[in-house]
Amino acid sequence: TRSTRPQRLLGAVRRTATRGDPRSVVRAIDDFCRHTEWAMNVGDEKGTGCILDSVVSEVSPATVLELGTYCGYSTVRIATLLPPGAKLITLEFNPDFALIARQVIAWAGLEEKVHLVEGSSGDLIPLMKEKFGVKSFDLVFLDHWKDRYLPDTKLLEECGLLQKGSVLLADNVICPGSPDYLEYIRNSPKYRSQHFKSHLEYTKVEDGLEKSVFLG
Ligand SMILES: Oc1cc(-c2ccc(F)cc2)cc2cncnc12
Ligand SMILES: [Mg+2]
Repeated sequence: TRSTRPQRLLGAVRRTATRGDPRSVVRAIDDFCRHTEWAMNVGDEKGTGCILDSVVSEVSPATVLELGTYCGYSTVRIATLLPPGAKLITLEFNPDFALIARQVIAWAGLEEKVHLVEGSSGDLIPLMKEKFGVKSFDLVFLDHWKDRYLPDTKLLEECGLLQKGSVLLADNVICPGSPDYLEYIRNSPKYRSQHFKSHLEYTKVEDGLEKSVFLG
């Protein structure tokens, strides 16, 4: 039977990236998606130049939550920039994506820094403290279903998983878009938000990331 897009993306990583070299894994995925087959990775424009990399470096988080692993592209991007001892927990609902992402993360040699958990964010976020020993997250990267951005943000608040200074970074707030999330986060006195215009990965379509600092 025909392979899936994530399987073809993993094949490109195995063929062209060096084991244990996360930057070569990121480059292999970007090249594959730009020249062979588009895939919904945050990409090199929203990744490198502007925002994801600079926010991670600026926050230098000890604990990161990523919502939506897909093939592990942003997982590898973020984990590469983490200080020693830092942990990244990434949640993926789709078991086929999770299986590919585990192999991409392993190829990059980042298994020690990354804990991939399969399941729905709505079910897993309330378990973060008791099951994963997380006190709070310094950085949350929202990159999953757009209609889960707002409920999951409220859940993080209710579960006491955000502290003063915690940063939420949301992908795709323009395309596909998450209007209810933007409305809430930009008008809530609990957050200070900033929008970074960019483009949908590997295209000229308008998109952007929203960075919001939790004020406690
Ligand atoms: O970065 C993303 C992009 C798109 C997407 C797909 C199709 C299209 F036409 C436009 C945009 C979907 C996503 C779902 N989850 C996480 N990230 C995503
Ligand atoms: Mg995205």
